Amino acid sequence: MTTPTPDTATTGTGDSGQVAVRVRGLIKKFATLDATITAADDIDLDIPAGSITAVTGASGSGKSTLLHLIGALDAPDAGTIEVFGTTVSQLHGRALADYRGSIGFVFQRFNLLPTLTVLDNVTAAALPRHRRRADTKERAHDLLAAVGLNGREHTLATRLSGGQQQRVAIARALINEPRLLLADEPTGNLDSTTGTGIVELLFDLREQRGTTILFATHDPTLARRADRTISIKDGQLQGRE
Ligand SMILES: Nc1ncnc2c1ncn2[C@@H]1O[C@H](COP(=O)(O)OP(=O)(O)OP(=O)(O)O)[C@@H](O)[C@H]1O
Repeated sequence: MTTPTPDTATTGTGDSGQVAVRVRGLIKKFATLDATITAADDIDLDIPAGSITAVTGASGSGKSTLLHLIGALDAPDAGTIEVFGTTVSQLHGRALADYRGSIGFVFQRFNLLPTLTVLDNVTAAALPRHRRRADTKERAHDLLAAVGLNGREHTLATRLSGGQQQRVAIARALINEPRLLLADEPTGNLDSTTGTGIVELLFDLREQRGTTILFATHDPTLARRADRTISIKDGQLQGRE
């Protein structure tokens, strides 16, 4: 069997050719009552630091699985994932919790705390070591301004529109200053104009902060805006478009 060539394309916007995420031989299977599904099927992948990558594929192809494995929300059956040089699959206990906290995660359903204000939703996500910092509130204000929510800090999060709630979720994901932001269909619950605005916001954030961003999307128009697109079919990487 030949070893598949990892997807190693670099972009004009990567910070210095550094690899942010290196995936090798990644396998994840789910056993159901009547079958075993291979949701990640021997995936090899390199994501350049500072790039924005769209992950596309039909429903059930394995996009969420890949993001969850990279974010250590789930564990692989085989293979390795390195994120900025840390081998994620070897982390346990405190180190694993710290790693999860160091990654920004944005979900399709914004998952905001409904009884908290916009500002409190963002500060509540700060890791203890960040929360102790006197500037946590100030950083939350700055992030909310960066996502276009200046003046809405004291509104209850659920009073906002879907697009605004997703902006809060993005600010929340950035409070611990992650170098990697994983976004699982961040525009899935939004109309196409609002969804385009969210992707433009991701570009602005990358410009300002150099954050490496990986987002899953069903929408080919949004995917084309990314620096690069990877496509998954039945858990297998189809190559870069
Ligand atoms: N916890 C689980 N238990 C059983 N099967 C699962 C589980 N999570 C995912 N799967 C299966 O793994 C496959 C890949 O699912 P995944 O959610 O990664 O796909 P996706 O491309 O993100 O789909 P969608 O676009 O619909 O969100 C699917 O067949 C799914 O049913």
